[in-house]
Amino acid sequence: MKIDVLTLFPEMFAPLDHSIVGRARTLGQVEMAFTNFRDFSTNKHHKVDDYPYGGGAGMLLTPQPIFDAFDAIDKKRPRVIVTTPTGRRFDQQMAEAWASEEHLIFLCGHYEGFDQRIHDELATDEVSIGDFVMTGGELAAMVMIDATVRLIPEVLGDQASHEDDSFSTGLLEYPHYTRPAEFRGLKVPDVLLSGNHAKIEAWRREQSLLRTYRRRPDLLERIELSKADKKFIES
Ligand SMILES: O[C@H]1NC=Nc2ccccc21
Repeated sequence: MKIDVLTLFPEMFAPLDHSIVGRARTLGQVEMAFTNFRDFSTNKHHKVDDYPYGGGAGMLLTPQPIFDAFDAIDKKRPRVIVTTPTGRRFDQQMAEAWASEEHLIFLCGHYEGFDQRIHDELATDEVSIGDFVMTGGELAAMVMIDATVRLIPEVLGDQASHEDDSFSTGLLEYPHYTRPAEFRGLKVPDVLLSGNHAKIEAWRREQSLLRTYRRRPDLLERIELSKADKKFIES
């Protein structure tokens, strides 16, 4: 997969040089390139923003630098994602869809956002990471890139590590424990030490249901619950 990022702050993406995304880039499982669209401004002061028509606070990113930077990218039928508070909410299903794409281009907004012609002509997707407003789209793009790249089949390797992900089952993930079996008097639930895989699986499903019921009941409305699930929740 190739990921292009158009941004005024390429240096903000340093975190993606590390850990799992960094290793995927080193191994060539994903290729990333960063374009500072200020470099494409034809304005003598390299301006990239201007006052909004119709008045109002703040500045808008002008179309010329972004369109020219976009034109300069060697495109392979890309999905073009504009990060914006006015977008659809990013979720695991989007990450899963994007993970099988050949080419992603992220357009990161700043100031008060983009001139609408950038949205209308260049974007295939307008996506937000939540109902809050940040100073710009770079952190949002990094969040989306991280969640997407980890789903590229060869990146994490152990396929099972996706199957129990929160949200991939539609529920929040169950609690996890590792050695020691007791730490400062805090014990690992006996069922996890029992070696009885059927009981362990049942316990994990119940814990996922319980955690989801308590923290994100909205998610329960979206999935098909078995009779056993419903019985447990109502108990
Ligand atoms: O992804 C969005 N979520 C919240 N705030 C934002 C601010 C600028 C760009 C993008 C976003």
